[in-house]
Amino acid sequence: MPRTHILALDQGTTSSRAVVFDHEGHPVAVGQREFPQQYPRPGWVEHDPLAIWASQWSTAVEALGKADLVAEDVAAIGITNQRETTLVWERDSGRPVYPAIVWQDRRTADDCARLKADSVESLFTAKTGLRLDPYFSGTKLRWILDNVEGARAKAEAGKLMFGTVDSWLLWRLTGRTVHATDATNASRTLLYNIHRGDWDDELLGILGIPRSMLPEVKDSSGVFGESMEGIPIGGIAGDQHAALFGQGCFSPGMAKNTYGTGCFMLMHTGDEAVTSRNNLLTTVAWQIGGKREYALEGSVFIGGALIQWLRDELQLVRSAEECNQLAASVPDSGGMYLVPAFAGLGAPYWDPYARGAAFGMSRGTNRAHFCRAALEAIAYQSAELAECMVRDSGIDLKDLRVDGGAVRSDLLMQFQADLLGVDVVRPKDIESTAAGAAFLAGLAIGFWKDRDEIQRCREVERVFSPQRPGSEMVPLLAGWRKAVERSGAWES
Ligand SMILES: Nc1ncnc2c1ncn2[C@@H]1O[C@H](COP(=O)(O)OP(=O)(O)O)[C@@H](O)[C@H]1O
Ligand SMILES: O=P(O)(O)OC[C@H](O)CO
Repeated sequence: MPRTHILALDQGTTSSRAVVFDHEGHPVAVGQREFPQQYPRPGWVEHDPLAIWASQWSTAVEALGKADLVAEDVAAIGITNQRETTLVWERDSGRPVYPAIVWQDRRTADDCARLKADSVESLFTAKTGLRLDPYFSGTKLRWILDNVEGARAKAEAGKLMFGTVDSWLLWRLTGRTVHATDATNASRTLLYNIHRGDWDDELLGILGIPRSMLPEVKDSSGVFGESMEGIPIGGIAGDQHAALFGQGCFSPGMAKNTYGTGCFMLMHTGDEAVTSRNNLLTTVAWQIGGKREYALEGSVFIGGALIQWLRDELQLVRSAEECNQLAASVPDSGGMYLVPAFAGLGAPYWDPYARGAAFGMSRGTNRAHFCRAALEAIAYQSAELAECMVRDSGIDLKDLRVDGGAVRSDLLMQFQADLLGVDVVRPKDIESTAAGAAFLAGLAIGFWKDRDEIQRCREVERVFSPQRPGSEMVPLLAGWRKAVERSGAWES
């Protein structure tokens, strides 16, 4: 019997998902399970590695069950994951030595500040494309080695393994035999030289990380090993890179933006690792056949989460849909701007001391204006990322491909197109991340022939074309910048 489907495992920050895809690239069944978030101290965020594994495994069983398939129907598994989250476990027993330290965790802020004071940031940036920020894995891994009793000695004796979430899942799926990762996940660690394509001994030396605990870095599309059920694991990529692939952004200048809790915009820059002059990150788009392609990335920490804040904290609306209805009931925000710098600002400002603020309110400002200003804030933040990308790459954006939960908002999508002055393209299947992982895995085993065949699997649901002249948008953007400036450097 031919194997007819690909199983994508999408291990996200708040939930694990499994999606079964058919040969046309259609998602035929989904399993999803949330798992607990642990906040042991302010600014700390942890996950239980075993809960990650258990939830991911059960969603795979659920999705296959819903699709009425068994393991023998699955041609390959693709893994995609929340990135940067750091795990360390014992080589022999498989026991994690500490909970997973999640990408949002800020505990290593002082460590990063000390490294900056030692003037090594430019070295890290030149080699890794990243900044010295607690966001990335390197200082989290050092924290575990320095703070978990006995960890450093065990690591130096070769008894511990480090991995991002993909490595952890791969190691478990393969019956604890394969310790590997792909180049996209490696490129988020602060330890990987994105130009040479290898762990960097100089950076490992600065952070005091023994090389023996690092996974082998492989292609994003290629067979990593077999699951215990005999299914090849054919692809691995960090979730934003998988979404770029799933959106078919295969050539320089093509870009996608994922509107989830935060917003993550990536632009493919081809074989060239473009160094940003506008505070974006340089990252590996994917590595296939030993060849790395690169992307520029901008991350906005609060995107759709702003709508959740209106709903849960302010209780202005009961649902995201109601937020959209209210926003659409007014012609504009009435001059109001909402800057969601709840956790500081990400790219291009990187201001950890900015805080949330509302500006431009008058006696007539009502909750509809709040809703509209919130949706517009998501678009303003994304528009600024796009502008930086165009300046860095020297390539004009042709269109913007979008995915993630908040793209359901037509108002947001239209405002985004008006701000950018290019089409915003919403696909039928907004699960681009899982699709990307499935495509990478399917390519590796010949389930799909090439990228052209994958491109044909993409179906557009709606294109939002700019409707307002640029001259109308320029003063609005200027107002946004003024608001951001005034919310900056609030905490000290
Ligand atoms: N109709 C909508 N309008 C605006 N935002 C929405 C809408 N529906 C969902 N969202 C937002 O989308 C986000 C969830 O998207 P999702 O891609 O599932 O996020 P993540 O993968 O980061 O958990 C939430 O922050 C939610 O507020
Ligand atoms: O799990 P998500 O979708 O919130 O994505 C998290 C990103 O990979 C963090 O860099």
